[in-house]
Amino acid sequence: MSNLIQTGDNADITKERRNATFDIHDMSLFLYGSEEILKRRKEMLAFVKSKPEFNDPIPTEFMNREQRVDNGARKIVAMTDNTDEIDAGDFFGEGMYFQGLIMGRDLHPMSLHYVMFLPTIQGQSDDEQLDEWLPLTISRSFVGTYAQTELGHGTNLSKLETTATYDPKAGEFVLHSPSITAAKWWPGGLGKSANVAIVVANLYTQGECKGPHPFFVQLRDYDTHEPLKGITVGDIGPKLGFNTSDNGFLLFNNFRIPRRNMLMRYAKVLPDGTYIKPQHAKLAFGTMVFVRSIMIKDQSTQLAAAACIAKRYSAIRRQGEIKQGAGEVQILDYQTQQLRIFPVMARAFCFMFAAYEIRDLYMKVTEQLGEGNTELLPEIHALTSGLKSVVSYEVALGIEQCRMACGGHGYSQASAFPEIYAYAVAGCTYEGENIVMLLQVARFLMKAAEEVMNGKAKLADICAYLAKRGANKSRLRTADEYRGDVIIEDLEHVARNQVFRAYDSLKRKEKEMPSEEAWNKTAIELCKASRWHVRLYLAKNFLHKISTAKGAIREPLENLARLYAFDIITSSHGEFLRGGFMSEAQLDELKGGFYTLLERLRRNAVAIVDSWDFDDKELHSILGKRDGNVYSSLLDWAQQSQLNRTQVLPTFNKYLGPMMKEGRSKL
Ligand SMILES: CCCCCCCC/C=C\CCCCCCCCCCCCCCCC(=O)SCCNC(=O)CCNC(=O)[C@H](O)C(C)(C)COP(=O)(O)OP(=O)(O)OC[C@H]1O[C@@H](n2cnc3c(N)ncnc32)[C@H](O)[C@@H]1OP(=O)(O)O
Ligand SMILES: Cc1cc2nc3c(=O)[nH]c(=O)nc-3n(C[C@H](O)[C@H](O)[C@H](O)COP(=O)(O)OP(=O)(O)OC[C@H]3O[C@@H](n4cnc5c(N)ncnc54)[C@H](O)[C@@H]3O)c2cc1C
Repeated sequence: MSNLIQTGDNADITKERRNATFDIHDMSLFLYGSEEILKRRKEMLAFVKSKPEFNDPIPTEFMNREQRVDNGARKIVAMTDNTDEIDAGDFFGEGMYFQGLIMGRDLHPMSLHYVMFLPTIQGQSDDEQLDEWLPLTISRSFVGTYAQTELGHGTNLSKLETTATYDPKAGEFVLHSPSITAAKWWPGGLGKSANVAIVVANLYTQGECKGPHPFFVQLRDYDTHEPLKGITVGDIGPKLGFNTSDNGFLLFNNFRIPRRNMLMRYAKVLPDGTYIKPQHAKLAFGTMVFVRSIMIKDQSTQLAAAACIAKRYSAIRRQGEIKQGAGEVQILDYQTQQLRIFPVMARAFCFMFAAYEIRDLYMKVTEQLGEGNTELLPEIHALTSGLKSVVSYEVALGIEQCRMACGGHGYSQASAFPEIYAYAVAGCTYEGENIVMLLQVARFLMKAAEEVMNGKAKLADICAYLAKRGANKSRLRTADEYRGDVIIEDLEHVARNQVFRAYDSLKRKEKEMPSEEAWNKTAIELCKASRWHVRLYLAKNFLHKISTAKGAIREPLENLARLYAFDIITSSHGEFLRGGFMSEAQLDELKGGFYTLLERLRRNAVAIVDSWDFDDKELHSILGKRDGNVYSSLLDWAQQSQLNRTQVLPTFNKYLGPMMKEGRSKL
């Protein structure tokens, strides 16, 4: 319990750690899953700290764009020179941690190479192509990206304008961008770093369009790095975040590639132009499903980092008095502060546990696909789409809430909140805009509802609640007894009602107008149904997971899981009051229970975030420093500002000085 306490630490934060009721190592173990994982984290951290080449010459916040891109390229080469440190079998577990320690919260020139190009090569190439491209990808013989989105189209893949037209005489595809809006736009690393790409283009063969397919395309000369003839490529400029990444644009002018550059594990084009269909129409979208699944862990880690910073800072910050004359209190003692931060922490745990589940399901689906079984594809598509949307949205709101909870210092880049927010909020957009992804979940739910209505419900486990006949009154008696199954029953009730309300509304409208129009006019209710479905999944998984905890960590975990559920219910209470399912008295009881949970969590507030095992190097936040010595560090940090290199800036002599002189001379 005392392993985070060191001499010289801030007294308030030390007191917090001493007061904890559990050993943070036990909690870390529960969170990360095994001693081996914790040990490996320590080893990787020690390794990264031992290598000066992984350090930034100045804090990245003080760098301009060119310096960031340069520093990012330097570090990613140094990092990938040292990948022996990562267990290749746990690439996206250890890989994510290792990368975070070195690269920080940013993309870099090779992000897309690892996150999408490599998985696409692995997942979409046939054996012969794999033999050719995989070693080159792993050995970093080229730098790849994933170029799908266009200036005019991102979400609606069927309307991508880039064409790949097969020419059987030459045995080649001709890639072409027929308009400005056909320009590929956004791909990470495309602007200046990548020399190859997986390009997603609409395939034409024998005069017919066969929809979007992936192609391996060389973009630049391997030696000179100049763009090849027929290729126009460049950087799209600065963004809200991710400014170490050169997201790019790309246009093709009748650019030819060999037939075998189409990735042919699933769909194929034979030399004469005959098209062989894949087993499932959406297998080519597999890399997106993969990234949506790994995003959940990344997003929950960002949220936990935000909560960690906010809690540690709230433990050392003293402002105002609760009892007149008793001295200024730690701001963590204010109930309103607890309301802002504790539910965020609860969500971080909840999302992390969901990330483990989705990783396991993804692995199962991959195994089945290898055996030619596509049965689970709709389920994993719906689940990853839904989790990606709900989690990234909640994460963005939670980070912002933590930032505001830290007052003025939260607005400084020294807090790391701007960086965390800019990094995480992108997840609401990339890999499928969130609303569009929720509507994908709704398609899945409407099919399930239809099956229930037709009485032939053979539903996926995650929708089994739709076929249940639940009670029409909540069994909630006292907040203290409101746990596990009773909470789940109530969430199921609300989710089921919303799914069927959306279903009924859709069916009614379909009688009056074409089904696509009816869909659009029901879209708000459909998205609501998807959100409740996902929240239910998250809560069930959270409550189930914590029921396996043993010893002193059990109580704080139960408090967190119940806080998560109470928060959902009290902040959407209208849904629970509907039709008299809950009474106002029950709701008041629940609100009281929510406040009690905040009080109970107060004592362990700092220990709970400590258990995420963030080192200062990873957290990269002055406000969130482990030792709590925030004020002296803030002063040190500010002194590194470029503006402090000289006492008098040229702007004084150019503008402000003459202005003031003139002002004085007129008096
Ligand atoms: C060895 C060296 C070691 C080096 C070490 C390196 C270490 C580094 C390691 C690790 C680092 C890891 C860090 C991880 C950090 C986490 C991630 C952070 C980084 C992120 C980087 C950013 C990347 C961003 C990239 C992109 O954004 S790429 C572009 C993404 N674009 C989209 O997502 C587009 C969204 N649109 C769509 O998906 C589709 O168009 C649509 C909306 C789904 C609609 O499709 P369509 O029109 O075709 O279909 P519908 O008509 O709507 O539906 C028809 C039916 O098909 C079903 N469907 C649709 N999609 C799928 C699918 N994917 N799977 C299955 N089924 C699908 C749909 O449901 C319909 O079914 P039906 O039954 O109802 O008919
Ligand atoms: C940081 C970042 C990195 C990226 N990296 C890559 C990359 O490496 N490679 C790549 O190919 N792409 C990349 N992208 C692009 C990204 O995948 C797309 O921006 C994303 O898929 C959303 O598509 P869009 O921009 O076309 O949004 P749009 O679809 O135009 O969305 C705009 C609005 O329209 C709404 N809308 C659209 N369609 C519907 C519908 N059917 N029903 C209801 N509402 C709808 C959306 O909800 C949203 O509110 C990146 C984007 C970002 C921000």
